Amino acid sequence: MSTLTLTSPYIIIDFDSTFTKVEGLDELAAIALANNPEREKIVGQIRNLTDKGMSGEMSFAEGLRQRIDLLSGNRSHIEELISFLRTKVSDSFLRNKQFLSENTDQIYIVSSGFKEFIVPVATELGIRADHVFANEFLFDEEGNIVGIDTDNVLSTDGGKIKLLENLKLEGEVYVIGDGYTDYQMKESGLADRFYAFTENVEREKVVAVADHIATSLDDFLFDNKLMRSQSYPKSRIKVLLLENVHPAALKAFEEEGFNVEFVKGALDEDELCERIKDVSIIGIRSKTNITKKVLEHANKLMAIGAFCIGTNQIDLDEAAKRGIAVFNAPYSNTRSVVELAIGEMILLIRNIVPKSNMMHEGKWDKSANGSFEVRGKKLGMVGYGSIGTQLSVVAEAMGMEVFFYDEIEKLSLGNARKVSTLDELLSISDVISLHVDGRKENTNIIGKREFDLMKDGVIFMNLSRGHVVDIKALAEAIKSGKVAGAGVDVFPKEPKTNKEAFESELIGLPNVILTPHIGGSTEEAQENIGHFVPAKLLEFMNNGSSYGSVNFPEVQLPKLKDSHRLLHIHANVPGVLAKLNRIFADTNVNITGQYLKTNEHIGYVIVDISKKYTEEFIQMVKEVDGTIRFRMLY
Ligand SMILES: NC(=O)c1ccc[n+]([C@@H]2O[C@H](COP(=O)([O-])OP(=O)(O)OC[C@H]3O[C@@H](n4cnc5c(N)ncnc54)[C@H](O)[C@@H]3O)[C@@H](O)[C@H]2O)c1
Ligand SMILES: O=C(O)CC[C@@H](O)C(=O)O
Repeated sequence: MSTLTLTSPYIIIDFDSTFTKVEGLDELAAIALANNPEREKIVGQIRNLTDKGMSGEMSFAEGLRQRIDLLSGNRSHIEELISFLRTKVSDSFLRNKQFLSENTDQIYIVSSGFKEFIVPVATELGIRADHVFANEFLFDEEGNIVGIDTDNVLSTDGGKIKLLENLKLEGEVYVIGDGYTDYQMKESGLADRFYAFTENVEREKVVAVADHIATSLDDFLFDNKLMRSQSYPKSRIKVLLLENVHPAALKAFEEEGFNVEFVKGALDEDELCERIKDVSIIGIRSKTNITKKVLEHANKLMAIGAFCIGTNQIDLDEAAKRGIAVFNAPYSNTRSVVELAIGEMILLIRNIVPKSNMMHEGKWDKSANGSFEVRGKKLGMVGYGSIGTQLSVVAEAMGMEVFFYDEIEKLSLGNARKVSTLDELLSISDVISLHVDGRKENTNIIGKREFDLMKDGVIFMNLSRGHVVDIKALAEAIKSGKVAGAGVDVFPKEPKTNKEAFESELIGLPNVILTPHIGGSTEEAQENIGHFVPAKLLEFMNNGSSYGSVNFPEVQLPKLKDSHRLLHIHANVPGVLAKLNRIFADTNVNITGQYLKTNEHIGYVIVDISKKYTEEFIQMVKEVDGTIRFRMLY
């Protein structure tokens, strides 16, 4: 938490949909009407009245009266509501409990909701009970809600204005709320500023009249240079998630308070150039290409998450030169690819695909011709990395003889045997499976010459990257019978969304299994990725740790404790650290920890410093020659 404090203004906070994520009265109705067959309808009517009242479309007092009539609540329902509301306090209010309790004399809740449920929830975060101004219910002897206290000014139209008038606050008064009645306090001249609070709901009519928007309480505190939990409000940081990544990712970023946009498909270069301009974190899978041109438009981008294994779709060097860290999820879907490869090789070597197709046409062809076991056959793998090694172990367990060719020296697992050339591997194998990475140099490593080297009747599989195989040559090899069966999951040109058509020379060829790049698409793998990649990105954003990055100097940092952390990314030229240290010495800034890592493009310096520094010091750090990016965490 920062120690920056100024003289705090009076802060008037709305409760429903601002202090909490929900409307208390709507939730009370949902509880009270739990056993009512008309529940959905009545709760809908109540929500409708709430919305109309909040956006100024109907008299607030009239709306409130109608809502109470529809409610049929009693005291026991209020108890249940309080427990529920405790779980629905807005994230940014929870994060800033310290600010709320340390500035309790300056803060008021002014709400058209009800004290009976507001006081127990708000006081837990440090709000004074006598600073909660809200309506009160009237109960009958059985504890049923029969009306509201009409002597309370908040039950009347313009109630919040009258209340504020009565408070006679001297000094600056700022109002934070999501409703039109909150804005009216500013309109009346009694408040100096109105912040439309949009963390939970964004009411067009309210946002239109607001002089400020607060996307979270941190945003409000940042705007007013007040003590807050986040050095820079996360609600101002935009995260763009493409290609339908697992919802766990959306949840992870939203829970941290980021402003997240979720898109189902991929975007092409031009669309991306436009959309990426205000984005700080982007999440993609294999179909979005982050090219140099895209990066040239990405002025705010700090990190890229590849929600997959492959990162060939990203210009990694260009990203590094711009101080943008890239993370992926190695191993996350390795097992899924291996299982598909095993399944496919069995189906292909048994010639199952044409047999199954014939059955669908009503034809019965019971024969063993052209059907073999995998046991005792030679599996040849090109690429012996994460997938290759795991496939080798499973294939051996099924009695296959495993051979591999890898460009770099690799020790074999189990009885797998290394061969020294690709040509040798191709010429000895009964089943060939490609598991190389997708670097550009691997384009068309398997073409006509390579198919000619293979055994007649070979089974061929590519679940790595599409551009690795010359598809035309594969189609010819299948037609000529050289390849007796093929399993292809990846293609040189793949549709960007499920709506686009798929085109390929392989369509309609016999004993060919075509799958839409789903080798890694299992629920298990996608969920793991949906947790893993956001965790890496959040560590980088919140703590500066770059451990696991595929293009950044890797640093695993301790958690930030009672100090501020300066993250400085610079071109890898000599002398930057010395220049930074000179600034620390000249400005008397005390260093409590320092880390430096470099790679061929950039240097990454992390310095933990005591909290006493000046704006001038920050400016000097930013101006060090070679600085690419600089940020401060606390
Ligand atoms: N189909 C899918 O859904 C899916 C899912 C996951 C991964 N993949 C792809 O599978 C491939 C393998 O993934 P991985 O995790 O095992 O990668 P990896 O980086 O662990 O292994 C790749 C191996 O290939 C070797 N290699 C690279 N080029 C070579 C060449 N020309 N000749 C011989 N060896 C070469 C490397 O040295 C390395 O050992 C990648 O292209 C990845 O993108 C596809
Ligand atoms: O999910 C994807 O789009 C890609 C899956 C796979 O090719 C990977 O690289 O992990």
